[in-house]
Amino acid sequence: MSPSQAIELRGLAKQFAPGVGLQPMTLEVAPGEVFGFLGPNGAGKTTTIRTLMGFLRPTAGSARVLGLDVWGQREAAHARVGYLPGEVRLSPEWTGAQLLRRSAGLRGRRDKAYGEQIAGRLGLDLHRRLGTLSKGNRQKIGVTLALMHRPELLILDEPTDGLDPLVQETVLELLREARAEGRTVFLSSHVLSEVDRVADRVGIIRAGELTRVERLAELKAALPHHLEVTFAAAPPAELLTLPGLSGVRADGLTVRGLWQGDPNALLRALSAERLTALSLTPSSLEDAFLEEYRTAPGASHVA
Ligand SMILES: Nc1ncnc2c1ncn2[C@@H]1O[C@H](COP(=O)(O)OP(=O)(O)OP(=O)(O)O)[C@@H](O)[C@H]1O
Repeated sequence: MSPSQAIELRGLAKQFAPGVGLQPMTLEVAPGEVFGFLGPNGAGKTTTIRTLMGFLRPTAGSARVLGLDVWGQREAAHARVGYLPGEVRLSPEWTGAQLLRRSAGLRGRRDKAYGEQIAGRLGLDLHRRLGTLSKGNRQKIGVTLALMHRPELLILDEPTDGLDPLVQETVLELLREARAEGRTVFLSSHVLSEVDRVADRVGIIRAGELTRVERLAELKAALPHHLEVTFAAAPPAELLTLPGLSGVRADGLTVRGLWQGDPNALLRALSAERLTALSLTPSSLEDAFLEEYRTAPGASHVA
């Protein structure tokens, strides 16, 4: 029987010490979905992922991947998941080619040719000894190993960490391809702009607590706009109290603020005025998330 959810967390908690670890977390990720898991340093992304992989035993609740209990059916789950750990550890004497060959042999289903193709796209030299590789090149090996057997579910802890922008884009492209093939991706990141390029939904974790889960499209639709309007004469005082407008600052004839809501209401309010300039620009997702982090309980962790 195929599971209805690729990932299912039910009150999953992991407590290391009082106040340290994960608060009970409930979340479902549907098959074929790309889910971005965002949070500042120390928020609990790696702990969630390690618990999801059955490396850490939950202190409460349960986690299932592809219908399998991650603690009780760990081996069966691992056979079907492509995993990239936060820190890729490799045998220094081996070459990338040897590692790919061994992984392909071990897993049986692993597709060595696809692994070589991924390595080629990432610009990875498979003939070098792993011990001589830079952090970025070790990361490329990790990404290749996670993807090469075309798993139904990818669980990736900061897949673009340490990679240059061009290679980052290639990794995101590989993830988009995985989604196009109907596979599920759960990836953690600090950087919303990269998650924005690949994810359908995002979850935000702050100080061990999953505080928000939302579709990116909805998040974007709700973003405020930066308003900048310059009047021909003194700005009208009513503008300061206009519903939907916040953070209003006047600088001579120019007024700036944040607009949230129907732009027609704003235009109606301005229609009686003589303007010399007007701009209404969406604030970026990155701005919105930085704001979210700043107001977070674990805000002091933000670099
Ligand atoms: N084995 C452990 N024992 C005790 N505390 C731990 C352990 N592992 C993690 N923690 C604590 O749990 C919290 C979450 O850490 P975690 O590594 O999951 O965060 P993260 O979001 O992945 O951070 P980063 O972005 O820096 O990788 C931190 O306060 C960390 O110190």
